[in-house]
Amino acid sequence: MEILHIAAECYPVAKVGGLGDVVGSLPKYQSKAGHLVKVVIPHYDTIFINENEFDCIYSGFVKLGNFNFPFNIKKESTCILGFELYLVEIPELFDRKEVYGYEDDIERFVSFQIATLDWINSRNDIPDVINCHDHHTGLIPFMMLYANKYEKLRNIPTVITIHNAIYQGQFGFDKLYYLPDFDLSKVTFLEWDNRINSLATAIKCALAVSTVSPNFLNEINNFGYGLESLFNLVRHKSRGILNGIDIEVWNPLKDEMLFANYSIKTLDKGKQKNKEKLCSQFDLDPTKPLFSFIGRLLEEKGADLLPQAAAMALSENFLEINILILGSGNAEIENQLSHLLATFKGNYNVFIGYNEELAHQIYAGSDFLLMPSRVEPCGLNQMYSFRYGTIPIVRRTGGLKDSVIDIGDNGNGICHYQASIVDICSSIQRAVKLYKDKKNLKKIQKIGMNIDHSWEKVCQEYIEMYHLITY
Ligand SMILES: Nc1ncnc2c1ncn2[C@@H]1O[C@H](COP(=O)(O)OP(=O)(O)O[C@H]2O[C@H](CO)[C@@H](O)[C@H](O)[C@H]2O)[C@@H](O)[C@H]1O
Repeated sequence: MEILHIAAECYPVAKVGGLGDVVGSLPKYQSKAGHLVKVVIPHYDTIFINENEFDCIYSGFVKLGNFNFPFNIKKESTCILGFELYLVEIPELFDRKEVYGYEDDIERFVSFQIATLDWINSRNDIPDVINCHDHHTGLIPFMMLYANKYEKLRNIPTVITIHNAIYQGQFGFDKLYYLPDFDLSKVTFLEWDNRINSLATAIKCALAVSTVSPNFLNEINNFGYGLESLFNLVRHKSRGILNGIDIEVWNPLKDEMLFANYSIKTLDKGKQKNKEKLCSQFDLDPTKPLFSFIGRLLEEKGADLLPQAAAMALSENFLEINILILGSGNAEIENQLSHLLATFKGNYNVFIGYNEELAHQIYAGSDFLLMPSRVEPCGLNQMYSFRYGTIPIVRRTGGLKDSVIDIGDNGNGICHYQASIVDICSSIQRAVKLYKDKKNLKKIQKIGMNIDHSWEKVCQEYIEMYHLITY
C-alpha cells in the first residue's frame, strides 16, 4: 500500500525530539516491509537539507487568507533514508534554523498543511492512507473531508498519531479565514473550548487515532489535557501502539558516534571505555556510577525536579556518584542546573544545548539514565538505554509503564511512582546498591540489551490499523 506520513520533524532531516525519531524510522521499516512510503515535512534551514540533493516536482501558491505564499515541493533524489522524502518549501515561513518557537507558528503550519494538500490534490495517484502526526498536521483530516477544493481526497483514510497531547495547536476563530473554503455546517469539527483546536479537530475527523503507547491511551481518557471527554468519545477508533526504535541508528556495535563499539558480549569493556572518555570530557570520576539525563528541560519531563534532586543525591552520596545532564528548554531550569557546577564540580556536569552525538555517547557511557517524567506518551530514551546496556530509572507513567519493569519484579529498570525529589533520590540509592552488586548489575544490563524494541516487530501494528480503515 502507499502510505503518506505528514509531520513537522523527521530524523536526520530535522529533529527536536522523539517525534523526529519516529517519523525518521517507522517509514523506513514500513518501506522494508514492502510498502511504498512517503514522508512530507517542511523545508527548514538544516544541515541535512543543505547537504543533500532535491528535485523540485511541484510549485504553487498557498493562499492563507489574504496572503499568497509561493511554495515548492522538493523530492530527495536518492532515497537515502530508505523512504521517499518530500519537503514543502515555503521560504518566507520555513527558511529558518529552528523547527518551532516562532510567533507565526500557526501561519507556518497551516500553510504547510494547505501546500501539502494542494500538491497531493494535483497528483493522479493518491495514497492509500495518510498518517498525520501531532497537531501541526491536525487540520489535514478536516480539510480533506470538508474543503471544497479537496473533494478528490475525500475518501483517503486518515490516521492521527499523537506523540504529545499537551500542545494542541489552538488559535482563535478570527483566523478561520486562513482555511480554504469549506462546508460551513461542519465548523463545529474545528472547535474545542471556543477556539480552533488542531489536535481536537484531527481526533474528531481522522478515521483512526493512535497514541504511542497503550498506557498513555488509558491515561488520557482520564487526564487528557482538556480533551479527556473527546478521547472517551473516540475510544472505538483509538489504539495505543508502543513505539519502536531504529536498531540500525541505535546499535552500540556499529554506532560511529561512540568512542568504542561493543555488543552484549563485550559490554563491560565497551561501556568502560565509553564511560572513561565521557568522564574525562566532563571532569567526572569513572570509578563511580554515572547517572545521566537527556532531554528537553521542561516540567513535563520532570526536569524542574532535577536541580534539587541532583543536589540532594550528590550530597547524600557524597563523592559516590556522578551526574551528567544534557538538555535545553526552560531558562530557569537551565540556570539552576548550571549553578550546581560550582558546588559539585568533579561529580556533576551539565551541557546546555542540543547535541545528537553527545546523546549517543551518554547512552553508551552511563550506568543509569534518569527519566522522572510527569508525562511520557511513550519515551524512547529508555529503549535506547536498554540497547546500550544502561539501566533506566523512570517514573511509572505513560509508555514508561509499558516498557520498564522494576528490578524488584524481576524487571529491567528502576521505577518510582511520584514525580518528586524524594522518589528520584531513593531510586538513585537503589541504583547505587545495585551498582555495587556487579553480578546482578550485569544481569539487569543484559536483560535490557536483549529486549527487542525494533520497528520490525511493531510496524505491522500500524499496517493492521491502516487495513482496518482502508477496507
Ligand atoms: N539536548 C539533546 N541533545 C540531543 N538529543 C536530545 C536532546 N534532548 C532530547 N534528545 C533526543 O530526543 C529524543 C527524545 O525522545 P523522547 O521520546 O524521549 O521525548 P519527546 O518528548 O521529544 O517525544 C515525544 O514523542 C516521542 C515519540 O513518539 C514519545 O516517545 C515521547 O514520549 C513524546 O514526549 C531522543 O532521541 C533523545 O536522545
